[in-house]
Amino acid sequence: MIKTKSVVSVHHVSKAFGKQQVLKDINLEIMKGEIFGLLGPSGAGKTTLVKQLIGLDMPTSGENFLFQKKMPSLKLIERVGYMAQSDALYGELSAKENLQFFASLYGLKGKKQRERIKEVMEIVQLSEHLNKLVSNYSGGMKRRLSLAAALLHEPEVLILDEPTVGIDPVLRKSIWETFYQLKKKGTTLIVTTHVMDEAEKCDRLGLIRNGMLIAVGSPKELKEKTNSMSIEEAFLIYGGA
Ligand SMILES: Nc1ncnc2c1ncn2[C@@H]1O[C@H](COP(=O)(O)OP(=O)(O)OP(=O)(O)O)[C@@H](O)[C@H]1O
Repeated sequence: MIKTKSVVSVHHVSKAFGKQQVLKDINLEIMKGEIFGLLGPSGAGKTTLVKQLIGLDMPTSGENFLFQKKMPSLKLIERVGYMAQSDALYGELSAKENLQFFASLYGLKGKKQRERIKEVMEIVQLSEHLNKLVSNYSGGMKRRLSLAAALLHEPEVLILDEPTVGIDPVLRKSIWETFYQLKKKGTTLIVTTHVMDEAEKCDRLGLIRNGMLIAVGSPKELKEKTNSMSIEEAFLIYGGA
């Protein structure tokens, strides 16, 4: 049964690529307005899972629901912002032109489009680089521009695949402040990470290892239940170490 305030519901989802079983019987509920972190080592299945949540990929068995509707559903795409792990930006265009392109895909036009571009560039602190070609951006700047693009249409759910990779600690802090602001407005955020201190910032975490969700809870709960001092230690204990 799907809980009434669930934004995301994952029911017995498994995924195989050929003979490789990448997700194994995942069950998960993510509630409105929470920052949910998917924490796991490289190759654990985080990207495969988040792609399914927005209908970019299909499970081999099981079902994914978004806003109580079975995925994939094209109608729901406008309510979701997705920042992929690799930046989907056009290097030969300026940041402004990139954002204009993404804004028009979401049907943002004229004054509203100009306002949103200005706002999201302020959020990611790139306003002074608006007219610069993206090919001249650093890796961290590209990540921030990708985040800006995902924010343009003020989505109700924001799915961020390793959003702060390559971003320095000062900016990382300010990006997390942005996440908290969005949460306050009721946005649901799903963030994949393998950085432990970032995991601590989430309301709840799903620990994923070898395609299995080995534990779900707040960072505090996960540490208390395993009698651990850190999330890293809790992860190792849940993983059977
Ligand atoms: N399209 C695909 N075809 C075949 N195998 C795939 C495909 N996509 C992912 N995989 C495999 O699935 C496993 C999980 O990959 P996934 O990208 O979901 O992990 P991840 O936890 O996001 O890792 P990372 O933190 O490195 O991004 C890996 O072994 C990967 O090689």
